[in-house]
Amino acid sequence: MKKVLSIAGSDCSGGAGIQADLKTFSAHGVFGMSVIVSVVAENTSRVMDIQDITPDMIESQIDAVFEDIEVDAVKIGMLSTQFCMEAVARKLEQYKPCNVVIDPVMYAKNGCPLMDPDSIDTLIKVVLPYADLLTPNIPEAEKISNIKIRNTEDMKIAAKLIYDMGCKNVLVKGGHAIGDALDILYDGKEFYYFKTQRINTKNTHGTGCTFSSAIASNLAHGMPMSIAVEQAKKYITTAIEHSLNIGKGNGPTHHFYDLYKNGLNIKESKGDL
Ligand SMILES: Nc1ncnc2c1ncn2[C@@H]1O[C@H](COP(=O)(O)OP(=O)(O)O)[C@@H](O)[C@H]1O
Ligand SMILES: Cc1ncc(COP(=O)(O)OP(=O)(O)O)c(N)n1
Repeated sequence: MKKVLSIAGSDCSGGAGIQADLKTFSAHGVFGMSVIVSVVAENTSRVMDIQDITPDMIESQIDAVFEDIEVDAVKIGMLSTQFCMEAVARKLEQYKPCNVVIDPVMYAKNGCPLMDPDSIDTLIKVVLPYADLLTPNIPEAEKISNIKIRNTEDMKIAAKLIYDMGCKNVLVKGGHAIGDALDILYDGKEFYYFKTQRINTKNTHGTGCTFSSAIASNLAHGMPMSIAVEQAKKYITTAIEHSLNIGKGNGPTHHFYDLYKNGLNIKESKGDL
């Protein structure tokens, strides 16, 4: 069985963060593991409090996983401070895992900051170079590339600028745009376009976490990058279509194994299940 590690924050309401990642891993038939970087008291409407785990404890959790278990992919989500980022980067340097998908989480859907804005330079210089894939949404891509994104052409310019900062692939996600839900992958040579109709729902809590975890799972199964993204796009679209009207704010996406098995051709994966 393929084994995938999430290094991220905990969302006690279960829609985003580590909880969304582990549900996505299970739905993809991979064994999920988690290193908690921050505990977030949040729900579908708001973030109430954040408690960061100490850098030493983050490093110990990563050591505990890697000294014992072979890891086929790593998904990295919320890294709230420069100190969390440096701790994770030290361990990425030490263990050199393959298939590292980094979702540069900055804000929750309700606008609450999940990353100290002063850490952006550390994110770019210290963490980003470890990404086999970086998956910014439009506001995150604007912050990292330092340009305003108004249209598809701007998404491509931002992807190129971010690629030049040192990651191997960039996926600029269009969930925050208007019109079709278009995501653009850039691998340094070509652009790949992944487009679906926008689903008319407020229940999109955890879409970015789910999407990046689905990509990491597919990479662990042995899919090439563009296929891993294409299949994950089908997964997130179905998960949004079946999203749940839980809570008073933005409800969560829905994960279940049959959805993946029936909706996607898992045999395309070169890896074992
Ligand atoms: N209403 C929607 N309909 C269809 N796809 C969506 C919708 N909202 C987001 N997506 C898709 O969900 C994925 C996550 O994107 P996004 O919501 O931008 O990430 P984040 O949660 O990091 O802000 C992308 O594939 C995006 O295109
Ligand atoms: C603990 C935690 N991590 C990440 C997020 C952000 O999740 P994301 O999927 O990017 O989007 P929203 O859930 O904010 O819509 C989070 N909220 N909590």
